[in-house]
Amino acid sequence: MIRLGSNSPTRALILKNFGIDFIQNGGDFDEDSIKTTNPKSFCYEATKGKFDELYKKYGVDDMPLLVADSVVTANNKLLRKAKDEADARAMLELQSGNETSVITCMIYKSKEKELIDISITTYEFDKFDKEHMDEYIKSGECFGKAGAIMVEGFCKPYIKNVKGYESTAMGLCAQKLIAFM
Ligand SMILES: Nc1nc2c(ncn2[C@H]2C[C@H](O)[C@@H](COP(=O)(O)OP(=O)(O)OP(=O)(O)O)O2)c(=O)[nH]1
Repeated sequence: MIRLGSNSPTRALILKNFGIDFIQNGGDFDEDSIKTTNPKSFCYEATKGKFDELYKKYGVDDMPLLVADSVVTANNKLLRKAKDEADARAMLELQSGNETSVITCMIYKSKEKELIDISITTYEFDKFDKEHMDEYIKSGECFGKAGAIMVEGFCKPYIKNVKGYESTAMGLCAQKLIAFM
């Protein structure tokens, strides 16, 4: 059993799909406190901030702690979660017909060992269909997700090429976690 230090329904789904038993306790780390706009540095600092908060609160004596953060980058821009429909549209238009990378950092710590991992999955997307994109934005599914994308949902039909794990792109590199645990 591990503690998933996250509010993310997607991260919970990933652990469930990979058969990892967990309880879920999210934190309140303020990612707006991070100054860097370098995507990888931002992702690491967010993960470290989440870890420090939850390690202080729960420790790892009763079970290992897992936290993570994901950001998206396209044209070297840092894309976090969309604030509103206009933000989501701008993020999606930037990624339409473009190359997009999802960077996921995770920290796993048990009494015996610790993993800090930064994994990247890169997609080459076809141009997004405008009507489909409008529907997706209106559905609200674009919110709460880095870069406003859903690689297993909205983006799936547009994937021309992918390098890396889908789990990484969804928020937790499960394959590396399982290999390490
Ligand atoms: N379903 C889905 N979710 C995605 C995808 N890409 C990223 N996400 C989700 C995973 C995370 O919940 C969210 C990225 O935001 P954060 O890493 O800040 O995590 P979040 O604030 O959701 O939860 P946490 O900080 O762990 O409590 O986006 C995707 O392609 N599909």
